[in-house]
Amino acid sequence: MRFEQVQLQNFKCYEDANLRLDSGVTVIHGLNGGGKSSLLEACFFALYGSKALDKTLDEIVTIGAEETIVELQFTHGGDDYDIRRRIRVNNGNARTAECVMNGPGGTTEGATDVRNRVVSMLRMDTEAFVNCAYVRQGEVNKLINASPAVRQDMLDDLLQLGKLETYRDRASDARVGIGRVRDDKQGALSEVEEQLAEKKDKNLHGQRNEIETELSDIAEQIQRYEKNQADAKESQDKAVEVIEKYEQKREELAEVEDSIEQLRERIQETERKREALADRTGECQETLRDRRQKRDELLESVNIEADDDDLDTRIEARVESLREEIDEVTTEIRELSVSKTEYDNEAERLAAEADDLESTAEENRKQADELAKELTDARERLSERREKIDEMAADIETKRAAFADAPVAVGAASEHREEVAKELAEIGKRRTELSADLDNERERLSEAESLLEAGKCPECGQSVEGSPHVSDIDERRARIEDLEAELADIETRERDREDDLDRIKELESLESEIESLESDRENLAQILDEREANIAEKERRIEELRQEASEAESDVETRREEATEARKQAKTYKKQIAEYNQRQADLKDRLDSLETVTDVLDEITSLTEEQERLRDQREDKGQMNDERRDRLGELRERRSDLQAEFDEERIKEARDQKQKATEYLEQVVETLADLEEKQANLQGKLGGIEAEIDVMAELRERQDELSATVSRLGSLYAEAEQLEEMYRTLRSELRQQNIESLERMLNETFDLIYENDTYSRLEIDGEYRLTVYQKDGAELDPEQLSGGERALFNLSLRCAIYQLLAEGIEGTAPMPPLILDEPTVFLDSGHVSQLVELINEMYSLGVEQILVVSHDEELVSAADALVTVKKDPTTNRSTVERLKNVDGIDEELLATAGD
Ligand SMILES: Nc1ncnc2c1ncn2[C@@H]1O[C@H](COP(=O)(O)OP(=O)(O)OP(=O)(O)O)[C@@H](O)[C@H]1O
Ligand SMILES: [Zn+2]
Repeated sequence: MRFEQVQLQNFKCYEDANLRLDSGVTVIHGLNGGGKSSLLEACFFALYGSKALDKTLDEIVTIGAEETIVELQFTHGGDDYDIRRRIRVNNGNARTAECVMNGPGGTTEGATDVRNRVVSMLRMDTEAFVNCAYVRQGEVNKLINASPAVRQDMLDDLLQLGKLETYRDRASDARVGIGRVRDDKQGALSEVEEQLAEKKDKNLHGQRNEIETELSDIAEQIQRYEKNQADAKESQDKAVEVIEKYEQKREELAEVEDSIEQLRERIQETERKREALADRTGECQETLRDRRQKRDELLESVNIEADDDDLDTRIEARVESLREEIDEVTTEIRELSVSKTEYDNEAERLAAEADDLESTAEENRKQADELAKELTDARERLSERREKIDEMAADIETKRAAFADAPVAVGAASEHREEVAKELAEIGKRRTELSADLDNERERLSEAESLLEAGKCPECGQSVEGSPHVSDIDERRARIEDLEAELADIETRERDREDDLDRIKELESLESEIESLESDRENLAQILDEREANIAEKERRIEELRQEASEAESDVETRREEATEARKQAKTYKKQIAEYNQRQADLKDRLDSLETVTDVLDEITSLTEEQERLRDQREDKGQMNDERRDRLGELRERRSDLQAEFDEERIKEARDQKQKATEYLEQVVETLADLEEKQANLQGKLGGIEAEIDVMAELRERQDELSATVSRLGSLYAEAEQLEEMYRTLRSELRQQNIESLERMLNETFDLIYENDTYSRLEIDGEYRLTVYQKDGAELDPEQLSGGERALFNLSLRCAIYQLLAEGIEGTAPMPPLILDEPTVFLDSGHVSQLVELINEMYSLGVEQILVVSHDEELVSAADALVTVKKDPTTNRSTVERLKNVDGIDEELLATAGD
């Protein structure tokens, strides 16, 4: 097998890397942390997926990236294969999004299926690969440290001895299975045998015969009792028949006696009713006599012959004529009443009229008197008013006279007062001006006089001498005098005017008094005129009222006379009405009598009818009783017949017979029940025994079958045992062969690379335990070796395994690339040369491809190809570079490499 090419995207420190690999030895080198181990891991991961990782999938995804792709192309047995895995990170979880393997066998998809295909192709699982082909950094001793059992499993698997173990296991499983079935069957067989023995002990057939004899005995007894039972039943039935007949007769006799009693009672009852009917007939007779007498009396009172001949018709005619007469009288009374009422009303009306007229006259006179009195008062008040008007006129004249010597006429005072007031205001203003001027002049003068007294000019304050202003003082004094004169004059005028104003104000008030007096006088005069007209009207009215009163008084007389006349008429009618009423009452009495007669006649008829009916009823009942008496006779005869038929002796006999039979029947039922119970019990037992006999037969059959099966299973078990043993021997034989070869090869290889001769030989025993022997014969555990020795031992062991694989397996040996990550760590330089030799040896053994991570110069120079890994310190991303020609290796590059 050979890796051809590995391509990485976002795998750990690689962003995008592509490395082609050749056969032969490839050394990968570079600085620490550059990504060398990661390259090898990528190849391992491509083959085995997540199983190849120590941790989880996300450790391989470049930090911060979403997706990692790893692709590996390789050849195996001359065919090309490739595997592609794509890992996606989602929400911090990485999972395989794609996993495809292509090759001659077709395409396989899915992580599990791809891994299974790789495992079966390489005949190595992850663990085996790590143990055999891939020596991871620091794990050089893994194989030595593993326990012998693990080592054994691994080596057996590699050499395909595992299969034999599987076959042996299967044979063992089959043997155990068969053994279990055989034991089960054996158990079942013993159980059946036990049951059979038990059954035999019971003597089932003897028991069956005994029960059968007993059963036939019981059947005979039952038959006998049943016959006796039938006889007893018959005798009981007969007795019962006799008793029933006797009972029937007794019942009939009781019924007959009952009927006789009832019939007698009914006859008596009916007789009582007949007597009552006879009594009632007598009563009717009495009443009839009474009613006939009454009828005769009434007829006599209305003068009708008591002759039966068409009495009804005659009475009817009389009633008719009486009714007519009553109607006539009633009409007459009604008419008379109407007339009477009319006169009564007339009289009343007239009297009322007379009263009305009388009161009207009285009222009128009273009103006239009152008016006359009012009139006197009014006249008096009128003359008083006239005097008042005269007084007013005189007053007005007096007031007008005051204007005679006044400056204004009546009515002009207001206007004049305004003129005077205006003049007075102007005078006032002038006076104020004058007195202000005067004060002014006087002040100037006194100022000038005091300046002059001080010898200074009063005008300019200069020295008096030669001042042009001194002469002015005199002028000023003259002007003051003028002003004083004018002021006195104007003050006099002002006083006069003020007096005028006072007088005019007085006139003004007089003027308004005159005005109001005149209007009062006019009003009063008008009122008086109206009053006078009123007085005339009243006088006329009084005259009228008195006239009307005397007219009414004369009418009153006439009305009273007429009323008396009307009352007289009404009285006459009343008398006539009384007469008619009397007549009407007489007629009604007669009509009543006639109606009573009709009633009495009806009564007589109904009484006669009733009498007849009563007689009929009485007769019917008599006849009915006659019939009943006949029936009574018959019943009495039947009674004596029945009484004669009874035979007490016979009945007693029948009763005894019945009792005996009944007692016997009760007994026999019990006996029979006992017998039947016994019978049922025995039959149950018999059934049980027969069932057991059947079971016994079945058990015998089963016993035969089971013993046949058990012996067959026994021989099968022996065969399986043999098979298992065969696989075991085969494997241990084969393993022994392998171990021998492996031990030989290990010794050869170890001798080759370990130049020291401290150790005589290495040993691998049947359980793959490893032992190292020193020259002096002492034994050592490989773990006790030094670090370097252990590394060499381990490499030798791996090499030996590879050799064994190459020789020992038919067909295509898996031979995966040998991958060594830092194998030189524990080796001194001499041994590195031996390692190189070992690698060459491996190559010649058929390991096509060897990948080594190392810094060792010797190893580098022995390489067929060199791969340089570099990491960009700024991006932390690594790149790989493959140098085709090892001879051209840059010396400087080698110098910087150092781990
Ligand atoms: N998921 C990841 N994303 C990015 N970088 C990673 C991731 N996992 C590991 N690395 C880095 O990848 C680098 C490669 O480590 P690796 O073990 O391959 O280096 P090396 O060359 O074998 O070193 P040494 O010579 O010390 O063994 C390390 O520096 C590590 O920090
Ligand atoms: Zn490393």
